[in-house]
Amino acid sequence: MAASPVVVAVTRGGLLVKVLIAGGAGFIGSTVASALTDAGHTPVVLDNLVTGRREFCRGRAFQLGDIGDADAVDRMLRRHPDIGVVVHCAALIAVPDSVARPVDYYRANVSATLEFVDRLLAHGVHRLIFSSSAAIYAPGAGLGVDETSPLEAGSPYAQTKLVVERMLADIAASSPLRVLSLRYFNPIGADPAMRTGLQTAVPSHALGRLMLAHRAGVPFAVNGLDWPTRDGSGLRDYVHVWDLAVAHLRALERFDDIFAVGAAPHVAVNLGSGTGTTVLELVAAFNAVVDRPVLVREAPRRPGDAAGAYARGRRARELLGWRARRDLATGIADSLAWHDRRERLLGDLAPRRRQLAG
Ligand SMILES: O=c1ccn([C@@H]2O[C@H](COP(=O)(O)OP(=O)(O)O[C@H]3O[C@H](CO)[C@H](O)[C@H](O)[C@H]3O)[C@@H](O)[C@H]2O)c(=O)[nH]1
Repeated sequence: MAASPVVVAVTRGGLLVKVLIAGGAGFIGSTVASALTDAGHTPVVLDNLVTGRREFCRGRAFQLGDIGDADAVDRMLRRHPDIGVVVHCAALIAVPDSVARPVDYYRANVSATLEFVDRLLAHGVHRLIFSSSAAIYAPGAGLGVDETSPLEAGSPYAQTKLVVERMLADIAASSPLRVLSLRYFNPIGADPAMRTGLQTAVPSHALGRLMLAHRAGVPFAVNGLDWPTRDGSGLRDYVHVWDLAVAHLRALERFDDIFAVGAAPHVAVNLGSGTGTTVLELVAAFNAVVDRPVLVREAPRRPGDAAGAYARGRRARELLGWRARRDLATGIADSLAWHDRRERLLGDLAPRRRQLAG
């Protein structure tokens, strides 16, 4: 791409860029914002606070608004005409929830993204880093997937991510837009400095449920022991959220090199640890770091669930110079540390969505 980043400062470390983070009050977006801030860049946040937290944006420019609200996006882009790159992590993300509320998911993840990109193009903002998901891969033999593996969305949530990737690729093919889709595997952990972490009090993901079971002293429900994996439980690739945040930093700094002349205008990159971990292995790793072990009980498969996948291949290393550095035990320990801190920092969140809606 011909244009160079909109530079807000030049230091000995390189170019510093103002970055719009849509969904920057959420778990991943706020962690990305911290990693960019630590590296000297300037994140500005647009978030509707349906699931995000204002507390996660202290000390940085913040605008309350939805990415699907053209007026809010226009206001933001007029206020910050020097935005060089956009990180788009604004989405609803829970697989079972998406099965129950597909209309909400398509509206929030697909329709709103279309409006958002329309406004970005209108304002001449052409660098987009999109939060995609490993949930879009079709499960294959061995469960290891690279970016060329077949895609098959098994839930409305996954469909929204797949549709948006394809939509962005089509738009990029006929416009100056350049899109890097980062396909996250399963994020765990928290900012190692404990500034932010998972905001929800009652998480639905496996490690969150495991922590709740541990705290309540009840068995952890394993959703299905008949998956085609080595022990029958679902397999995932757990990647530390700080490693993900660092990948965004690398993506931002290498963006124009990735899209140098001749490259496709949409590029997808897997962000995983490269290691598959089954639910039963996750429980064993968890029990190795806690005082008293959690027992397990078998429960039915969840709607929309899949056997799972882990990241394979070298694209993240080649394009971003990135690989995951933090191991599963560190991710579990940081999740546990954040779980305690979250309560002191945020308190209970359950009424949040209703308050905002009402
Ligand atoms: O109480 C639980 C919760 C989960 N699981 C199992 O644990 C595995 C992982 O489930 P998660 O809910 O932790 O993760 P998912 O892969 O289903 O979904 C998450 O990871 C995806 C990426 O693959 C998307 O990012 C998505 O938004 C996010 O919810 C699955 O086999 C699931 O059946 C249990 O056994 N018990």
